[in-house]
Amino acid sequence: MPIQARSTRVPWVIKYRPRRVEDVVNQDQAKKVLAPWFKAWLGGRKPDKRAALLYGPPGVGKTSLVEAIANEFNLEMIELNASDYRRRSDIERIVGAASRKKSMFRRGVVILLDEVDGINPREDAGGIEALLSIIKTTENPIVMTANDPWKDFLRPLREASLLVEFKPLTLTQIISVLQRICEAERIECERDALRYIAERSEGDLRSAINDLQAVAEGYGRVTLTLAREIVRGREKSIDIWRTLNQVFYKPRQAWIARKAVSQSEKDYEELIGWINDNIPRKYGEPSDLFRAFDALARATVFLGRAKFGGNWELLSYVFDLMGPGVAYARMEGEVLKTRYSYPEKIRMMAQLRGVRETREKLAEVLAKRLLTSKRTVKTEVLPILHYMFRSSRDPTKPALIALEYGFTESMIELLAGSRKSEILKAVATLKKARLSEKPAKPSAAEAGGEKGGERRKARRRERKGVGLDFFLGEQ
Ligand SMILES: Nc1ncnc2c1ncn2[C@@H]1O[C@H](COP(=O)(O)OP(=O)(O)OP(=O)(O)O)[C@@H](O)[C@H]1O
Repeated sequence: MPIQARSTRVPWVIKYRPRRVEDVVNQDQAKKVLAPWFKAWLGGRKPDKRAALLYGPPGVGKTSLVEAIANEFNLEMIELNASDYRRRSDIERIVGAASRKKSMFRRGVVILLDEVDGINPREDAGGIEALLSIIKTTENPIVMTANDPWKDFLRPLREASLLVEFKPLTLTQIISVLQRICEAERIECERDALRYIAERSEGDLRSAINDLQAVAEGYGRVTLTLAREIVRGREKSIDIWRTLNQVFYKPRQAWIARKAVSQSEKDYEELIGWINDNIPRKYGEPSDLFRAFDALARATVFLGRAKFGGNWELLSYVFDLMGPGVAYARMEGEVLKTRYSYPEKIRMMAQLRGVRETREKLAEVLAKRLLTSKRTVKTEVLPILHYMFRSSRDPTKPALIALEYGFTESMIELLAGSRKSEILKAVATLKKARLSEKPAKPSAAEAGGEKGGERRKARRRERKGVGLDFFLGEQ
């Protein structure tokens, strides 16, 4: 029978939130970078970068440090979560107003925007631009937090901000925080149970404290058996940032690196891309590089075999090689301080997404009109059109095709490249000419004669759209 909790109902993560900067465990480097930035604001000198982007895995003290600073420096904190400032209009209205606000009773104002990586660049179009323009003119420091600051759409924000990295907490640090809470709550806690909870948290102090409270409140004491029962099974997918940290910063136990890759939020192929592109950014010693790439190459081979041979048991080797294999490849050198980079392949794919979509639509339009498959259009028709649009001396000819088939501007751009504007101009001229054209009455010959039949056919063809054969004949 669970014993009733003796603690208050306040979540311990709130109850034991750091009040002062020194209470924030571990993040010395972040404190070192942030302190002069805040001091510059308080001294009336606005720093070059008026925003700071605090990034790192969840539950490591990003928000807590800002709160502690605000507390110590007597600043009014305006905290907004991504869900409050999703849309451009919200950002302009809410964040814009906060950026000009003067505090009545405190020394100043600090704006905290949580989870900027939660903004959806598609759904919340214009949000980032709005934020950037506020950052340029803000009268108050803007601090943003993100778990994954390397998302492509965040690049302008990264460039406009002071970047502050937060690290996962170590096992010992987490255990000692849990121990202190147990003492403050006067709860009997087994050391092994605390270690178990800390290990499962993977550096996330928030989740460790929550787990501790769940066990303690349910049973009034924290034993290893109870902790196992309650905490186990709460597996969560690991964000890419944490995965990379747990691989490149060589965890003490190999299983951590293995779990970091096997439970990564990214699929295995994408993860290989991430690790591949970041090995040379994190490892400097040639022999470390060699071992790491060797392990990753072997992981790729096993993944290929697993996928194409359907032998999924081989995934086990993939995880071993990708995780501990790369982690323990670093035997000679230190981890480099270079920042992680987005994999080149994924960046290219993202950039090309628009092009791929336009190509699909173009193939669809033509397939319908030419009564053929999209595949045939892609392999046989588009290369010809591509050539025509780029090399035809007279822009009217491709313009005629574009007009007849109703190509959009992006389709014309895809086909014409740098000649886009020339062809668009020709399309506009053709449209105008057509509008001003008076429909002529058909003559008797046109209506019934042999020649008339030809003309009629030509007209019909014109109405339906210019056939490619027609165009080819003109070339
Ligand atoms: N470095 C730390 N020192 C002391 N307490 C911490 C630290 N990190 C986390 N905590 C505890 O965990 C809770 C959550 O931390 P916080 O909100 O600062 O995490 P975060 O890094 O901002 O996470 P997220 O990215 O999910 O917003 C805090 O209330 C505090 O109790």
